[in-house]
Amino acid sequence: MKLRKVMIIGVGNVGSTSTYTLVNRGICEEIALVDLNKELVQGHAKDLMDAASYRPSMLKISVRESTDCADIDIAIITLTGGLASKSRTEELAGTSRIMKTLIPDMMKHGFKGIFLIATNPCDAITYQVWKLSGLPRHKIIGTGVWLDTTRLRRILADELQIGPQSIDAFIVGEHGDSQFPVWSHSSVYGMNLNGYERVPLDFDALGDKARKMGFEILNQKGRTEYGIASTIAEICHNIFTNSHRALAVSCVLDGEYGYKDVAIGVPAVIDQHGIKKIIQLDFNAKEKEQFKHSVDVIKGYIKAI
Ligand SMILES: NC(=O)C1=CN([C@@H]2O[C@H](COP(=O)(O)OP(=O)(O)OC[C@H]3O[C@@H](n4cnc5c(N)ncnc54)[C@H](O)[C@@H]3O)[C@@H](O)[C@H]2O)C=CC1
Ligand SMILES: CC(=O)C(=O)O
Repeated sequence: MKLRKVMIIGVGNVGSTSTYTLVNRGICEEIALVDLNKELVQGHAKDLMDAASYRPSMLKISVRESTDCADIDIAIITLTGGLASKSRTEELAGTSRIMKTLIPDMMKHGFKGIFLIATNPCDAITYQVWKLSGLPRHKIIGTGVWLDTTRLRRILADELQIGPQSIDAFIVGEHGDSQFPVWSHSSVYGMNLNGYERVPLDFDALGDKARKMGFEILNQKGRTEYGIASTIAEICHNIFTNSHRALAVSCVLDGEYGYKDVAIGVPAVIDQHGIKKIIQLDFNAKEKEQFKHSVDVIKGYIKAI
C-alpha cells in the first residue's frame, strides 16, 4: 500500500499547528517540513516526533528542501514573506515574489501532487500557484472561504442552538472583505433559517461577524492558527479518503459562473485527485452582483502580481 505523504512549506504558526493537527488526526504516514529557518524547522520536527510517538501507527516527520518533492501527495503552502496586520493583501508583494522561484523549482524537481494553499491573500496566491505550476486546475486548492464558512456555521449554531454540522449555510467569494454568505441557499434541513426558531435573524450582522472574525482573532492574539490548521487537516482528510464531500474552497474558474482567469471560493466536490467538480449555484440578483465584485477584487490583486 502506498504511504500518504504531505509537505508543509513554511513551518511558522500555521505550518507547525497544521502539522500537529495532521499528526493527531492520523491523516498521513509522512509529513515533510520545509522552512528557511533551519533551527526552527529542526526544533519543530523533533517536538512533533515526540507527539507522533503517541500515535498507534508509524508516522515520520522529516525535514526536507522544497525541491525534494517528487513523492509528495499534497504540498501545503503556509509560508509568508511578511505577516499582515490589517489586510491580507499586505502580504501580496513579498509572498508572490517567493512563489516565483519556489513553484517552478518544485515542478522542475518532479512535483506531481496537489497544491493546497493557505497563504494570504489566499485566492490570488492560489491562482499564481496554478499559473506557475502548469498543473491542471483540479490539482490546485486554496483553503479560501472554508474557514469563513465554518465560522459562519458556528455563529449561526450559537444563535439557533443547534449543532453547526446541521446547518447548511456557506460563504463564497474572496477569503477577504468581499466574501458573502449565500443566504438564498442556506437552511436547516431544507427549512429557511428564519423558520427554524421563528425569530428573525439579522443576516447582515451575522455575515459581518464571520467576515471580521479572522482579524478579530489576529488583533487579540497576534495570529490565527488553530482554525486554519483544522481547515487544512479537514481538506487533506477529504482528499485522502476520496470523500466526494462538497466544501467551499478556492478554485480556478474556467467559465463557471461566467468567469475565468481567477481563483475564488465556490462550493466544490473534493476527491482523491483534488477538485472533482465545481458546483454552480443559482445566485439571486444581489448575490450575482456580490460575486462579480469579489471576482473584480481578486482579479485586481492578480494583476498586481
Ligand atoms: N487562509 C487562512 O485562513 C489563513 C491564512 N494565514 C496565512 O498563513 C501564512 C502564514 O502565517 P503564519 O504561520 O502566522 O506566519 P509565520 O511568520 O509564523 O510563518 C511563516 C514561516 O514561513 C517561513 N518562510 C518564509 N519564506 C519561506 C520560504 N521561501 N521557504 C520556506 N519557508 C519560508 C518563515 O521562516 C516562517 O517560519 C500567512 O500568509 C497568513 O496570512 C494565517 C491564518 C489563516
Ligand atoms: C488570518 C486569516 O486569514 C484568517 O484567520 O482568516
